[in-house]
Amino acid sequence: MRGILITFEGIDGSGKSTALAGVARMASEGELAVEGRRFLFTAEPTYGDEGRLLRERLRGPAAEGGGAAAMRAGQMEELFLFMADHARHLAETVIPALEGGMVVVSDRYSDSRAAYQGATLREVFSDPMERVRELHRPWSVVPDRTILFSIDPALAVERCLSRGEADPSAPKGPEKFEREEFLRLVAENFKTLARLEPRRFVVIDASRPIAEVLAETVEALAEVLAEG
Ligand SMILES: Nc1ncnc2c1ncn2[C@@H]1O[C@H](COP(=O)(O)OP(=O)(O)O)[C@@H](O)[C@H]1O
Ligand SMILES: Cc1cn([C@H]2C[C@H](O)[C@@H](COP(=O)(O)OP(=O)(O)O)O2)c(=O)[nH]c1=O
Repeated sequence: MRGILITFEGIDGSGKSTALAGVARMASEGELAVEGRRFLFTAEPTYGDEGRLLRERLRGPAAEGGGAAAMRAGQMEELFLFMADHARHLAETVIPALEGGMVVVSDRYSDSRAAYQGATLREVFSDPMERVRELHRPWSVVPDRTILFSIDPALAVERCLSRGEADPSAPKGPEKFEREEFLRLVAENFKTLARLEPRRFVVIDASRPIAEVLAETVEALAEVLAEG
């Protein structure tokens, strides 16, 4: 039995992690049972070496200052760190699970690279999203379905800022990419990706209440599981 790969994508604060936690809870309670299938919930950046390095780097706002050339070099470094994290994620986690017939659900995956680094590298390449997609093509595993949590960036940033209030142990202040004008570029990139592959993407209106977003997520999952 071949495995099934489902990815959750969207800008920071769109509610992906909340929906994934809801789905994981339902799966653990047997409410998402599919004949003979086990679930694996995972995420990028991972909690491996590269992922930890990335999380450290992304904590806090974008650094100001430095010349344009140094900034471009830093953005390329970030792209390759995310790529390395993805390669390890595939080799150590995603591919073995798929080979074992599991349903793998990942909170972010290759489309995050296309959308985010497609935005950070807009002054390095003429078609940065395509360059990033091209880098994945020969070796990465394409998801069976990608659920895109679509939301207005202003509301997403508001949610990011209120995260800390709900969880006192959460880091204070916005992370590097949690700025409305940057997230607008990323949201546009996600929209373009969904338009390019309409059969792979399911777009969910993530501005609605958590229960509604979760119900629609489960519906999209049930559909792909029934096909698989
Ligand atoms: N549908 C929703 N309505 C209102 N608040 C939400 C919703 N989904 C998530 N949140 C809240 O918004 C914040 C960001 O959600 P999170 O799931 O961490 O987003 P992401 O993983 O996409 O960055 C959290 O504090 C979460 O509780
Ligand atoms: C996986 C990935 C994440 N990112 C960014 C998106 C987030 O701003 C940040 C950390 O991801 P994540 O921890 O998923 O953030 P959030 O829960 O707020 O959505 O890394 C990239 O820029 N490129 C990538 O390839």
